[in-house]
This record gives sequence, structure tokens and C-alpha cells, in this order.
Amino acid sequence: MTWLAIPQDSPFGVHNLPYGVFTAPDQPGRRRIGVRIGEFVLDAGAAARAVGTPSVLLDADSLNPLMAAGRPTWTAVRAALTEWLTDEAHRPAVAPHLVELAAVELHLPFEVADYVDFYASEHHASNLGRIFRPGSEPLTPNWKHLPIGYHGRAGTVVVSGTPVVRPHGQRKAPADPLPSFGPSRRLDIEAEIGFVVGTPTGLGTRVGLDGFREHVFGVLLLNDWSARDIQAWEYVPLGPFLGKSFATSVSPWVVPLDALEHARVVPPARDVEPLPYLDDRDGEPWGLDIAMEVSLNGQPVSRPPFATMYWTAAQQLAHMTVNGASLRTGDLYASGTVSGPEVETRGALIELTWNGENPVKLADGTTRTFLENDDEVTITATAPGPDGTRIGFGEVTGRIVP
Ligand SMILES: O=C(O)/C=C/C(=O)CC(=O)CC(=O)O
Ligand SMILES: [Ca+2]
Ligand SMILES: [Mg+2]
Repeated sequence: MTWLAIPQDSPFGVHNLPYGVFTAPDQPGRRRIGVRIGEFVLDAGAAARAVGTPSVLLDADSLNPLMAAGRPTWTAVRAALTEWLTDEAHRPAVAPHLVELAAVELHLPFEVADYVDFYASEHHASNLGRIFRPGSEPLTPNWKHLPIGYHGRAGTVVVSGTPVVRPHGQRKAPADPLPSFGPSRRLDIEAEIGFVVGTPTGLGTRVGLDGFREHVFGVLLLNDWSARDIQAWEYVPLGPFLGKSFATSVSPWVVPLDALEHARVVPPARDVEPLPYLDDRDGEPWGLDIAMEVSLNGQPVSRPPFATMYWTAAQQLAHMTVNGASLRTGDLYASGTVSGPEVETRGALIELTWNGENPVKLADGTTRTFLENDDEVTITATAPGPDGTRIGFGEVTGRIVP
């Protein structure tokens, strides 16, 4: 129990303690590491100094130094934060360093090194196969043998709340004789979970399935904005390029992997035997029971269940490094769009509306196939914590501007 007055059922209780980077109104230019507790942000560096254990890792303007320090340090820092917020003896020193969440500005919490996006939902991949490649098998022959992914654009990863400018590009519908240039007419979302790498590796090193805990610092929410008209015309044969590289939004809070211990579940049964480096049947299961919700202009339109993902984040990390590619602190990899088996659990509008054939009805009487200017999309999520608690992820939100 924390000495702080927060509701018993808060998804930001002491079992969570996600990390972010904030500026407070009294010092708008000074970025600091914050830890969310209830509706407060603890200035972690100031609290460490106040209790007499100053830390250069917490007195930083980004999470990168802490992320680079590795698993034993993450465990020790988390234990210290828990002690400061639960032991009444620390209260006088720590309490002055709590800032109201409503008063702070939240920033991108780490410098994104490389950004990779996977394609790990069997339901999403099958739906997109049917829509983009009618007449072919929905899943490509490789899909159940390896977690398919592509390299995205790290420099356009933005924090929640950043406006998303509608991209321009070449658009060509199948019936058009030639491409035209202009703003995307089929702007979409992809509800995903992102994994943040802390501990780096050198070239030529593989991270096996059992290295997941050692290398992954935490987890966040991610929206992979996608211009479907640009994507459909450009993607053969090298994959997504400008249709997805204009913006990728992430939530400001990185939930520590340790906070998700009670969310771990066995992933869905695989009907193809994986090669040994991807075979997780004897090891720790890394399916995660994260319940996501997507809202459009404040109205829930989908509830994607992360537990249904075919490939886990541990398998994705093993695959990403099996060729000896090194990891850098700040590497971000996304799960791929999270879609469950039911219509109302699909994580992208292209699936929810079946390529625009079945528009989504909104409470104001309007309908949507794809996003219009001024539309705002918000993804939230929670996962089970210990003793019946919930672990909150906060939200990733973005509004479309022309
Ligand atoms: O099947 C395709 O050609 C395209 C798939 C996607 O757009 C999905 C993607 O970015 C990966 C994912 O988020 O699942
Ligand atoms: Ca994606
Ligand atoms: Mg993107």
C-alpha cells in the first residue's frame, strides 16, 4: 500500500509505476524523469536526492541512460521507487516531489534508435490478405514460420497528443489507369503494442527467447498511422514505405516489463511447428493479456485483445537478432496491428469497415470509412496486475490535421 491517497482500483497503483519524461509548469525547459502514481507524477531524480541516494540515471532528461543500464539496475530502481512510495518513513522527503499529472507536459520518453513493425495477428494478417490480395491465400506461405516485419522510420515516432498531418503521396485505386498525387483519402490507424529495448548487443550476437527479460525494458501503446491508398500502390515488392513513415504515435508512459508479470499468458496454439530458435513451448510463455480499446472522437469502436497474437514479443526479438543484427538502447519494435476474431475487435479501420464497404456509425449521426480531418483517435489499455489490480497503459491519442 502506498501512503499516497489514490483509489484502491487505480490502474496506476504501486504495482505499475510506469516511466515517462515530463516538464513542470515552474520549469518549462527542464525535462525530468517522472514515474506515474495515481494522478501524480513523481520527479524521480529529485526524490532520489531527497532520500539521500542521488542517481545520475534518474536525474536525466530521457530514459535512455536508465534503459542502457540493464536488468539488475531496472530491478533495483523499481524496488527503490516502491519503497519510497510505500514506506511511511520516506513520506516527508518524497511527497514534496509529487506533481499533479494534469499540470505537466509529457514528452517522448526515450530517443528512438531503430523502429521495426511486425505483423503478428493472424486475424489482421488474414483480413489484410483478403482485402489487398483477393484471389490469393490470405496468409503468405512464410507467415506461420517466421514473424514478418519491416523497418520503419524511427525519426517520425511522436508522443501522444502530437497532431498528425494528413500525408500527401501517390494514390492509385485498382480501377485508376494512372496514379495521382494529393492528400491520402484512406487514412487509417493500427492499434499496436510497442516493446522498448534497453540493454544493447554487439554485432553478431543473437538474443534467444530466454534473453527477452534481459533486453526489453518496457511496453507502451502505439498507433501506426497508415495511408492505405499510398500503401496499396507502393508496397510491392519491398513492403510499406511512405504510407506508414509519416507518423507513428506512442503513449508517454513506458510500463516496466516487471509490472506485466501477472498479465503473462500462453499464446494461441500454433498449427505449424516453429524452428528451434522460435520454439517457445518449453520456455516462459510471453503472450500478454492486454485489453485494448480504440475510440474515434470519444466513441469506442473496437476492443482488440492482445492475448490473441500468434507471435509473441520474445519470438519477435529472437527473430530480429537471429542474423546477428545488433540491438541499440532505444530500439522500438511494434507487435503489428492487434485484431481479434470478431469484427468489433479489429484494430484498423480498413478491417472494421471492410475496405470502406461497411462504414462505422458514430454517435453524432455521421459515419466513417477512413479518417477525416479533425478526427481524433485514442487507444487505451489495461492488463491484470497482482491481487486483482489492473495495470494501466494510459493512452496514445492523435488528431488529424490537413
Ligand atoms: O498485408 C499487407 O500488405 C499489409 C499489412 C499492413 O499494413 C500491416 C502492417 O503494418 C503490419 C501490422 O501492423 O500488422
Ligand atoms: Ca503496423
Ligand atoms: Mg509508422
